[in-house]
Amino acid sequence: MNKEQTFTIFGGTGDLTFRKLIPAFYNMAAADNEQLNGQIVIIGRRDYTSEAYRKLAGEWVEKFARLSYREEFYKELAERIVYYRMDFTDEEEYKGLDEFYRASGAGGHIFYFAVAPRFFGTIVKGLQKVEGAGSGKVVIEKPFGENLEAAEELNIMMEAFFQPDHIYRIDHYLGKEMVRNIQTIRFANPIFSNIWDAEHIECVQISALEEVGVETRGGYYDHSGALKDMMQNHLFQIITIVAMERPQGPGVEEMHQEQMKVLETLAMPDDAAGSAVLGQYVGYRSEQAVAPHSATETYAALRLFVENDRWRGMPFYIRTGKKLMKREMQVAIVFKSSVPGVPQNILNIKIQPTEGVYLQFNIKRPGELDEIIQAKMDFCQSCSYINQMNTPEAYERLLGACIRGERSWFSQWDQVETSWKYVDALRERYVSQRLPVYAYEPGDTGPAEADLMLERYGHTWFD
Ligand SMILES: NC(=O)C1=CN([C@@H]2O[C@H](COP(=O)(O)OP(=O)(O)OC[C@H]3O[C@@H](n4cnc5c(N)ncnc54)[C@H](OP(=O)(O)O)[C@@H]3O)[C@@H](O)[C@H]2O)C=CC1
Ligand SMILES: O=C1O[C@H](COP(=O)(O)O)[C@@H](O)[C@H](O)[C@H]1O
Repeated sequence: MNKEQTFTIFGGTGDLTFRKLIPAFYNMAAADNEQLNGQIVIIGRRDYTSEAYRKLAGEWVEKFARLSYREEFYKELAERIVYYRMDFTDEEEYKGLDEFYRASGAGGHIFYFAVAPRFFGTIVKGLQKVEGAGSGKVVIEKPFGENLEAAEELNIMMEAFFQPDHIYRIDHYLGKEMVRNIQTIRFANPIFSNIWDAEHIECVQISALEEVGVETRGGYYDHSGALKDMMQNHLFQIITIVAMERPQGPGVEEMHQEQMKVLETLAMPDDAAGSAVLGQYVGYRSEQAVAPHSATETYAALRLFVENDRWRGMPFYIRTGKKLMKREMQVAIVFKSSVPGVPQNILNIKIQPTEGVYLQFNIKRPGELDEIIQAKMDFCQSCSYINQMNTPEAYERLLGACIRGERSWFSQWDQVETSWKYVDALRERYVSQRLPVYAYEPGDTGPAEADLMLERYGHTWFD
């Protein structure tokens, strides 16, 4: 075991750790990826022994890992996992953590904050009692802070303790294969790049739909809601990648500059009623750790405009929600009809669960009738076993990048700050205009008002 690397997860008994992080560690071990080879310290307040935790973690690997479970690979990973019980809100307990690290010869720290954002600052404060912590790296989950003010405070605090280039603000959507593919599909194909603007496109629709509800995560989610949990980070990253100008160079810094320009030109609607719909699924208030009168939204749909020469006047529709009819994430580019009445061409970039590209266009019906029908070309990238084997999951990719010290596909502070400004202001308008959080039935497409928001402008959600 590499004594120069100690990976510590705060929130080691949470949903993120068991559904994504531990399976990613396993995939890295099974793919013979040597980068993560030190001790893994799991911090939780539940009463587990390391042995009991390893057994549990093995079950999560069997259930959620991309690569199939093999005892010999898991054993190699499990031997490096140690469970450390503590309440991370109690500052006194960090002395014990410090002693534990000293006794186990821990070094080369990477801390992972897999906890609700209200705890980020508390943990940074506690870590000041741990020798060598400040020279380590830290991976911090989204949302970075709970609002603009909290995010600014947190950023100052973090940059005072950790070296700024050791802070990795993770947004796992930036590690998804098809999110990375958006640029290639757009810029490497003149058939798309030449008509990628408001003159040729009717609307862009970005959907991140989930079938699951909040499950065991009510304690985190009820303080968050869809706007903070998904929009401010994942969906704003995607909208900026779709809308940005071609970066001036191949580096991610150049791409980041272009993304920032989009964020800065996102227009704030005067009338929140015509531009935002928030919803809550029926039954949410009875979920574990959710307030009985909670007004937290589990669904959000927005109609946004990018105020620049390329996009002026063309709506971007984005939506996300829990307990919907299916799990599906996609970016649909709906082109304008060439002639009124002729169906639109649609390019659909499928991000998950299937990864691929779908293109809908018009052809003549075979035979003597001069009638137009639609041809649907559907390329499934993830249907190939080789592609599946060669495509790392988002967390595998980003954890590897952090260990190698590559910060490029992580969120930058100015992006986080600008997104918060927008989301905070939008929520304020929604609340001050006394707009309701509409109820929707589990398994439905979301509140009917979200459909009406598009219908008013002659559009429908692309499914
Ligand atoms: N779940 C997901 O799919 C994703 C989550 N994220 C982000 O990850 C973060 C965590 O989310 P998630 O895992 O879903 O949340 P959970 O509520 O499932 O997990 C929170 C974790 O924090 C622990 N915890 C809370 N208070 C304390 C305490 N005082 N001392 C010790 N441990 C404590 C909980 O321990 P206990 O088990 O004892 O309650 C639990 O392990 C959030 O910022 C979220 O945005 C990001 C991407 C995906
Ligand atoms: O960040 C989050 O993402 C998950 C969805 O992730 P995916 O990779 O399965 O699309 C979401 O369930 C969670 O609420 C949110 O915190």
